[in-house]
Amino acid sequence: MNLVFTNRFVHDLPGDPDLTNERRQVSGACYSFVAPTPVSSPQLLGFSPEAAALLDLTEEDCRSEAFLQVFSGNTVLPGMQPFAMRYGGHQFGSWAGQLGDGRAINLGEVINRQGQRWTLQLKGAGPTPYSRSADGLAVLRSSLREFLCSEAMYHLGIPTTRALSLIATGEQVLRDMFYDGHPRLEPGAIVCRLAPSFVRFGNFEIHTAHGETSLLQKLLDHTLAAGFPELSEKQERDRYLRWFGDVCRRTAELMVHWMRVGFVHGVMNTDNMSVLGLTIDYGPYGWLEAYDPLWTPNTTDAQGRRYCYGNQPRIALWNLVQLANAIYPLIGSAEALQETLGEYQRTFQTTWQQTLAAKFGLPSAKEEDFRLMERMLDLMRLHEIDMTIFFRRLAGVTGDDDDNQRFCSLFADALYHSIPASEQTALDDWLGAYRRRLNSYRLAPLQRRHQMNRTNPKYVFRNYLAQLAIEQVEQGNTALLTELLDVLRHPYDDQPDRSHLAARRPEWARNRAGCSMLSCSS
Ligand SMILES: Nc1ncnc2c1ncn2[C@@H]1O[C@H](COP(=O)(O)OP(=O)(O)OP(=O)(O)O)[C@@H](O)[C@H]1O
Ligand SMILES: [Mg+2]
Repeated sequence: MNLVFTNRFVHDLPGDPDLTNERRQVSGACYSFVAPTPVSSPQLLGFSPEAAALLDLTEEDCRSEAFLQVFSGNTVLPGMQPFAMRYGGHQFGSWAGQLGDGRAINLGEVINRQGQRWTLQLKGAGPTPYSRSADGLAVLRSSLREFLCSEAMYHLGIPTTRALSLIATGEQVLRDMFYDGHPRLEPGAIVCRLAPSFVRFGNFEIHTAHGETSLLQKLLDHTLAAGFPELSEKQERDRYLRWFGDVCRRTAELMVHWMRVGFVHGVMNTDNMSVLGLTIDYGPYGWLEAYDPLWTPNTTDAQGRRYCYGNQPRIALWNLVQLANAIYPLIGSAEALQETLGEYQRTFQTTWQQTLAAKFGLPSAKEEDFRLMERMLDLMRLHEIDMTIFFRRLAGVTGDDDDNQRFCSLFADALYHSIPASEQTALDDWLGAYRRRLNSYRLAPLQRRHQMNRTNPKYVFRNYLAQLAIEQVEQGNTALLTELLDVLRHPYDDQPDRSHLAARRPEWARNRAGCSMLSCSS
């Protein structure tokens, strides 16, 4: 394995002079050096060939003993400078103080043959100075969910941190999954993640909270130089503000993507928001099945529903306000920040309207079309209609359809409940109105179907599929894990022999842990 390390984060920014691996409050530094904790008997459960290619690694490399030892944290390669980042964050709306990488360890930044740079990070590789009261480890179930979902998101075309490998450590980890006083031992695992940068909103917040303005500026200068060269080179006076505008736009685009595919992150704390607009931290996330704006997969959030599906765009804005507060000392003008925040709303609104129209296969964004679309979303919520299946099936409906199929037979696969006859009329009426709209637009059906199927995936990482794969892997069988990794590579393709993996959630999964509600315990 020939990896070339550049490690700009470490070179550009001050580290913690204390080199001991003891839990502490760190000040005056952006990170602390810390090595991964060796594990007893690592076993490779999966790897992503596409992520490996970003590091110029072949499949053979990924199956090698050296790979296993490096990405389980047992071997530190020459050139690696492992460290944990210092960051803070607002959790569930309140400032939580120092958090930091409590179980993620950055191995270093690699430059590939194309000159692209990727930071390698192990999640679950042992305690760090930021571990607080926890153990620095991760369990197999949460690591498998992170591994598969990261790559699924990438193939859906959604900005995300990537996952290179999933390795069982051979160690047991104690977790009280339901927080009910019944901890049990579970198999441990480590995911190696890749991203151009893992900097979060919370990396900036911690410096401002501690009055470390010169560090704040160093971190922002590094972020600009590393990820936004066009802003950094000219040293323009408004470059920090322009960068913030860019973060606003990227975040808005990310929210549109999540809303488009029905992804619910579950813990949108500011320490889980990437300044590159990447999806980061696959914890108690979930995929919307029956359409419901209030749905949240996170048991910890079941009461307040702060992070439910429909709230995500609003929470992203709230989080951006926290980032604006954090960089205020470098900007000095609340009006300028406020004005720039408008970029978020503008981008979200325009992009979401276009995306919604594309989901319904309607070419324009006329007022009456939006009323029609909103009406369907309302009906979907009322009648528990599977969002993913609905939109795929809708692509087959045409304006001049003379088969006049009724809604409930056409969309039977998407229904979680049978709908009483008295309530079917509203759905049939909607379908009639929709067909008339299509008719009036005279769209070529094949082209429209093709475009809709590029916007509406057939395969998403349904919660119950994740649970089935976890149960299998815990029994030593990686077949479903491998199959899911493969099918999720082409989420927009029909793949008819894989259709069972696009089916709606079976009844047994309705209230089963891991299938509908997820605990934060990971
Ligand atoms: N088992 C653990 N040991 C040590 N620290 C932990 C552990 N679990 C979570 N933390 C820390 O608690 C804070 C909030 O956790 P959260 O669940 O958002 O993140 P995470 O899933 O550990 O990691 P990431 O955001 O890097 O994906 C973070 O600082 C995180 O590092
Ligand atoms: Mg986190």
